[in-house]
Amino acid sequence: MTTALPSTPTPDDAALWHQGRLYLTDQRVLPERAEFLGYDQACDVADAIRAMVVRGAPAIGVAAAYGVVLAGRSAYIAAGEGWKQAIEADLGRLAASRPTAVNLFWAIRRMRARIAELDASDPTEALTAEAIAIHEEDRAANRRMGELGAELIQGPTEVITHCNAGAMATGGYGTALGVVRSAFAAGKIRRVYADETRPWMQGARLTAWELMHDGIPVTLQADCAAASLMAGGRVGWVIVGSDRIAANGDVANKIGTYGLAVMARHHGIKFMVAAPTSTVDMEVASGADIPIEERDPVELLSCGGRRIAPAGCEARNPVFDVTPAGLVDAIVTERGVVLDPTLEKMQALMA
Ligand SMILES: CSC[C@H]1O[C@H](OP(=O)(O)O)[C@H](O)[C@@H]1O
Repeated sequence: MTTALPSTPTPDDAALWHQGRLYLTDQRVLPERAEFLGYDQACDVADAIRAMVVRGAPAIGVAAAYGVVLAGRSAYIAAGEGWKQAIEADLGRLAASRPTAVNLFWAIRRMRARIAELDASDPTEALTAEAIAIHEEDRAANRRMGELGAELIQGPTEVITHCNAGAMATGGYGTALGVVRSAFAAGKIRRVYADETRPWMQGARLTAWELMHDGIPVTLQADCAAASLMAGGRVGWVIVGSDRIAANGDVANKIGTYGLAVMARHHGIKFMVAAPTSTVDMEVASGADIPIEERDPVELLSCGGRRIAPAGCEARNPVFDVTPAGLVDAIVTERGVVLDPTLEKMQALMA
């Protein structure tokens, strides 16, 4: 919760709760414009998640948690002591907003557990406290992951990251970029190479913005430039986030992550996934069972508002892929680090 709404969002401001209203940084217009959009209705928060106003697995979970607060308040206004029935439609809208990031469902499940404890009186205050707790716990988890991930890096080295697993993708500080921030502060990272991350350009528009804001040396590169950089011998780690980690340690993340992992293994470069345990889904046995979001092909057929393919050209636009656990050297969570992840090791982590 914030005492005053900043005039301009900083990287830590993906989602802010201020005076009973949810504010989201509109990540669609960064870095040209840094501006908040305000939300009073859960259905509009669901639309904001689907439209990627807010994106990034933990940030989606935080936004959904605040969306449940708005849903509870609206349900009580509409139905009084019948609010528990009335809230269901909005909970469904939030759950249907995007399919891959398990943090969305984790957050809704945790808010539902809080709802179950409440009586028929106005739930707004209790649900607000729970959503703020989710937000603050995510920030603290990212700080802890930053420390644990930085300890794995000998340094000084250079790293590649993909998409945006930064403060803008979380409750603050970031997961992969949280490790980058902590390792840079410890003098272990000289430079970050950020994949632009076609088609939505999270790397170019968000990761570069975050790292330049923090004074961390960053070089933007085309996604297809990562391989030759790895061959050059200066990169020590690939560090990415995740949207869902299966019970066996398979990792769903932004499209292109799997290829990075294959190339990293070929070049003897370590591959680190930083993600809070709210991203681990022990109910999914392997990556084969993780739903992969396919977004509108138009996102691929245009760039910067211009069409870049012939009219009528067919396209496919899966926005996540799965990296097998065997290609992951370390999964860094706030509870601890899993090296060479296996089902047994993930079970021990989540016990
Ligand atoms: C810290 S998890 C961020 C994760 O989410 C991104 O996907 P999207 O921008 O489509 O929400 C990407 O997979 C990042 O690694």
